[in-house]
Amino acid sequence: MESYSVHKVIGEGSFGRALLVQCRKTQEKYVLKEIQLPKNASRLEKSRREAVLLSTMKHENIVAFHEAFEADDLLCIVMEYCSGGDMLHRIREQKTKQFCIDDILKWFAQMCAGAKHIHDKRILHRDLKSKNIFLTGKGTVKLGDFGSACVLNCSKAYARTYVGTPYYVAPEIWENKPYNNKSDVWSLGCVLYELCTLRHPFQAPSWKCLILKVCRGAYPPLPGHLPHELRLLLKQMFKTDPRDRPSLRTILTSHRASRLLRAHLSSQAIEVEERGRRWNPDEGKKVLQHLREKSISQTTTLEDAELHGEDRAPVPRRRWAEPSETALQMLADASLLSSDDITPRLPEEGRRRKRWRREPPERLLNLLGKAKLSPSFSTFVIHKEGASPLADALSQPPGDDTDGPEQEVGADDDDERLRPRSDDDDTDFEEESPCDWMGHLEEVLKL
Ligand SMILES: Nc1ncnc2c1ncn2[C@@H]1O[C@H](COP(=O)(O)OP(=O)(O)OP(=O)(O)O)[C@@H](O)[C@H]1O
Repeated sequence: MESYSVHKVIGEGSFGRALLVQCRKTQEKYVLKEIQLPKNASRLEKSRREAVLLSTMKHENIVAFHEAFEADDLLCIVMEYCSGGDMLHRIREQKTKQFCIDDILKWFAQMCAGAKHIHDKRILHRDLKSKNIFLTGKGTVKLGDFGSACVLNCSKAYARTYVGTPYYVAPEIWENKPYNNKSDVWSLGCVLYELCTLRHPFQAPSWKCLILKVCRGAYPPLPGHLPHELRLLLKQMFKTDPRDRPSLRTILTSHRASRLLRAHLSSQAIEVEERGRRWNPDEGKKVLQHLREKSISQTTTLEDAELHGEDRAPVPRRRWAEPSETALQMLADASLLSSDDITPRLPEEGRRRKRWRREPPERLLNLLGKAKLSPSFSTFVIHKEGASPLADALSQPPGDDTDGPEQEVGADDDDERLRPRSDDDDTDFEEESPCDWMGHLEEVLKL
């Protein structure tokens, strides 16, 4: 920590603080995220392993990892500072003035390129939203916070991990189906819609209405002056069946909107061909073994945890030894890292297309009816059922007054030209052992 001076606390997330720091040696500014390390040994290992995973993401549209170290009971991740702030803030700054089409296409293309890079590694972001998408001083888009929901498994993060921010959550999640790469595509569709209209696509006066709107894929149409290809793309990104949504690869390479998007991308940003080898479980085991042995070494120096106040006793600090060149190389070669939580993997041959059964999210609506939810949609907080048992949640105002106009587009009422089609790319993947978050909620709520 002594390598950095702290400028200010820039925010507090569900996992800990984010600080703006400056490297004493290079004068470069960074964001340092402090994450409370779990006590449980296996979770601890997961947190470290997944932080190393973040370090393997190298793409011009992803917030760059700088270094990670442990101080006291904190995992500190130092990453690129995006001085342009987050996209939500940028959208709010516009008030009612619409973005020009070039900005929309450029930003959205860059988001897709960053997300495609993640998906190419068979990793799911799971929390794509305008607040997690950043702009550099030069106006380049960077996806941030990816994997952060996976880094920790603390119970506070649990519901959020599996539910996300309600405005951006795909229908399959409300239906307790596994999170998959197309769920990220849905969320990016929500961000695209926000860029085009400065509003959320799915808004409603209550949780119940919101969920039903999402599960019907019903949203107010995009303004007619936007390119037809973009409106078509959004319609397809909001297909209620994830199989009918285009993959990021399709969006950037063979969709009718690809040409518009690619015009705004550098050649490096699009990795058309998946490089590297496919997942090999033995390779993954070796990587993990290697990380366990080499990557995190105990340093003998005693250093001050500067951010925690001057009067605190010096604490031994474990430094991520670079995190071991060999380990990183092995990760890069493996092209996929094993993780129980976040790495969905299906052996190449055995990958089977799965069509999810469509059903109304009755279990969830029933659960919501019995739970008391925070009226805020921005954080998904569930309180234990108490004195007011009934469904405040189902009648609460959402705390956002920008509900769209009455007329809506249903993703499933396309004309012939827009008829749903399955994505041809065999790139679909999902969480392998998805967590039954609804069951967990039922348990917590003693329903
Ligand atoms: N790389 C970055 N560059 C600039 N600002 C950042 C960066 N990463 C995070 N921030 C800002 O720091 C603040 C805290 O971010 P953090 O990701 O810790 O939490 P959050 O996104 O507010 O909440 P949560 O992660 O729980 O959804 C936010 O205002 C965010 O915009």
